[in-house]
Amino acid sequence: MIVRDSDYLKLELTKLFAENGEGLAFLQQVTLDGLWYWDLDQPDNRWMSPKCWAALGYGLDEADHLSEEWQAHVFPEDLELSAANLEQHRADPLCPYDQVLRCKHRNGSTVWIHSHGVAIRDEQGHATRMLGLHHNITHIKQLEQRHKKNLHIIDELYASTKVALEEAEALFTSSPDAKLQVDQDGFIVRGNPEAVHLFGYSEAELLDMNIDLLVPEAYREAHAKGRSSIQLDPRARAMTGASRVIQACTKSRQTIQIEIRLNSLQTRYGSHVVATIRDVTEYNLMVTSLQQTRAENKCLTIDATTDPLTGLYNRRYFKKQANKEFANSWRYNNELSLILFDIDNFKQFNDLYGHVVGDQVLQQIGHSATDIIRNGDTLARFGGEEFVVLLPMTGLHAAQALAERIRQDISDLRVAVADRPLLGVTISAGISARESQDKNVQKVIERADAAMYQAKALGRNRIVVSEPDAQSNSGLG
Ligand SMILES: Nc1nc2c(ncn2[C@@H]2O[C@H](COP(=O)(O)OP(=O)(O)OP(=O)(O)O)[C@@H](O)[C@H]2O)c(=O)[nH]1
Repeated sequence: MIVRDSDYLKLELTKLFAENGEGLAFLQQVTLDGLWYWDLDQPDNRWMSPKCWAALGYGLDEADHLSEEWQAHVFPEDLELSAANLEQHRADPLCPYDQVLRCKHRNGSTVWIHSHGVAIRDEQGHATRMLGLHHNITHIKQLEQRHKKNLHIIDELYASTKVALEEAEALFTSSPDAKLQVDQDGFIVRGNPEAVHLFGYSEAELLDMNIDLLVPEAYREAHAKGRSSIQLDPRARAMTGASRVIQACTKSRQTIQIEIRLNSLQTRYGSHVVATIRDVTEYNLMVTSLQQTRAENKCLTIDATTDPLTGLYNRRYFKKQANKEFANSWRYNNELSLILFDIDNFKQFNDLYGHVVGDQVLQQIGHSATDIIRNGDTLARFGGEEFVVLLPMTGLHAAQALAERIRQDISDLRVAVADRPLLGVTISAGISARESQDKNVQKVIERADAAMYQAKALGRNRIVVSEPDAQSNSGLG
């Protein structure tokens, strides 16, 4: 019989086992985390090497070798699996006993033991003993758990990054504004459909085109310089020229007005800029035309309500205002008075000094009366040389005092005419108030008018009050 080279090793090992336990001691030494030997005929008896107990934090003198004692440290569900695995192995040598058991360490932590065993069988093939090894794989399991956790975190990060990327892409692509991404040399690397629409270049034409080409020639050099300064200071900002609106040119050489917002974007190819561009050409045209319309409307409103000579309200506006105030005084049962005054002998004045001087008198009377009336009163030029003052929440008595002041002030006015002594004029005024039977403001005006003509008849430069029952007059005469 040929003795192979390795056979001597086998013989040596057998000898070691045979001789007073030296082989066993050796085996215990080389097994990493424990060796166990189990009498299957007396299942309570299980010899376990000290390393088996050391893995769970116990010294040899603290632990027995009874199977149930060690098993008490194993998680019940793992113990159940282990028992089933063992039964299979006992019945069929081809099914290995190979089990991972979670055990409770003395300090409360979990210890993972990889238990691997082989049954020793008698001549009939019945398993009588089990010889097995323990391998403490706790650190592997811990790494595995950490790894799983990390994988989970990576999965979550990936998912949220994916969502963020998709959102950013959607924002870029479907933005209602034109968007162009430009590299550090000013070359367009990305453009959205709005940019294609705005500038008239196809996406392919835009890509690799220098952004300076979208700027009118006159500003191109300045734009290129501006780009470099943005690269040096990549803050988000609005891009401005002399004004907020700047000019750009399209493929068809049309100049458009745009507003631009710049955002810097760090990419793996370097620092890029994303320009968000809004075409404000039409908007600006609309704003300009709106401003013009507003200004025109303002002029029209002034024309419609104002007397051009004196700058006072005109008769039309006065009537509107008088109707409103009459309705208010009726509804809230407030007093409402009215003063109507007319320049005395103005025809004569005009004939003597001319219409130009007459016009000056009309203007000065307007200024003078404006200075006297209060906020809320309405002074208007009612006709040629006739003026009217509407006084809401004012009774006849207060209206009379106010009219007296106006009369006095106007009689003190002096108009300078070349080569002539200073000229003065007087007025006659009629005053009335709303009465309970009045259906509209016209009645109040009519009574004031009648009172004013009475003042004229009584000699002018005076005030006549239309009293509800009787009429009285005051002033000089
Ligand atoms: N300068 C000037 N005169 C005007 C204006 N509007 C009306 N008048 C003049 O005012 C005069 C009014 O004359 P009359 O109605 O006869 O009244 P009067 O001469 O003031 O006499 P009494 O009212 O009775 O005191 C006319 O000569 C008008 O031409 C105006 O805008 N400017």
